[in-house]
Amino acid sequence: MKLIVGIGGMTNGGKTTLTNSLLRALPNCCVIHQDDFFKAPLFQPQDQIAVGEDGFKQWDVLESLDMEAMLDTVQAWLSSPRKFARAHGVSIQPEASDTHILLLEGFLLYSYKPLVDLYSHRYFLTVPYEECKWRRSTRNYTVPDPPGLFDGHVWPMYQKYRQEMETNGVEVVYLDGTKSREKLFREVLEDIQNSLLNRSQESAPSSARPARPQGPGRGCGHRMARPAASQPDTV
Ligand SMILES: Nc1ncnc2c1ncn2[C@@H]1O[C@H](COP(=O)(O)OP(=O)(O)O)[C@@H](O)[C@H]1O
Ligand SMILES: O=C(O)c1ccc[n+]([C@@H]2O[C@H](COP(=O)([O-])O)[C@@H](O)[C@H]2O)c1
Ligand SMILES: [Mg+2]
Repeated sequence: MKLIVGIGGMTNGGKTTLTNSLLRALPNCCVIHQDDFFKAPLFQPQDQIAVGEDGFKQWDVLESLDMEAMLDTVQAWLSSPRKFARAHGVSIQPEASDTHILLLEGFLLYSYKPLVDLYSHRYFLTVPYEECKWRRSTRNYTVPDPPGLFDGHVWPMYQKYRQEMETNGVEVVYLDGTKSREKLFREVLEDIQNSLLNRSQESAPSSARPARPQGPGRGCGHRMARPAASQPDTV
């Protein structure tokens, strides 16, 4: 069984933090970070990143990322998750050797069409504007933010891509990034574990399947819904 889990959402929503915790907890789990596909890798000229009408280098647009290369990496995992795991130093757990999980983590995961339908789960972390701006001001990126980047480029691009995602009807599970790290981790871990359990029961012979419990789903899977206007994160 192969599961591709997207940990997406806004910059500084807590994606990398949550992903790192999940990576340690889930069996046979590999990760691909979208940030590794910026077209201006560390120590190379940055001239592939255009300067926009807003006067800023356009880091927060899809074109600044080599999404074809990211897709190729996902395809490599899909064609042989064992080989991929081995190449990335992930050892296969014998008791779960048929389960393979790939975490995709990044701020524009659901805006690149060839990837959108590959996810088994699409999570989307958000925090309010002020919290996002404050967290961002404490970060040290490989290329430091010039003054005014957050309000002039980062936030408007976040709003634009999120709006597009909603207009295109991409279904995501929103996560409140102001919850504690531990709470978010438990919530998502339980959700993924439940779907692993459901899938393994579905693939088992019917005589071996335990009866399904009645009532609404547990974890956060039941909140899978079309993005709604009830998710304000502006001030
Ligand atoms: N649940 C949380 N509560 C408070 N702060 C958090 C939480 N998750 C992450 N952070 C902090 O917020 C900042 C951004 O987290 P990070 O995981 O790097 O976000 P992202 O990858 O979405 O940009 C870091 O300083 C991190 O320690
Ligand atoms: O990683 C880099 O090389 C890099 C260089 C310049 C900018 N970034 C910023 O990285 C942000 C996405 O990463 P994150 O972890 O904040 O979601 C995005 O908002 C970019 O502005 C990242
Ligand atoms: Mg990150």
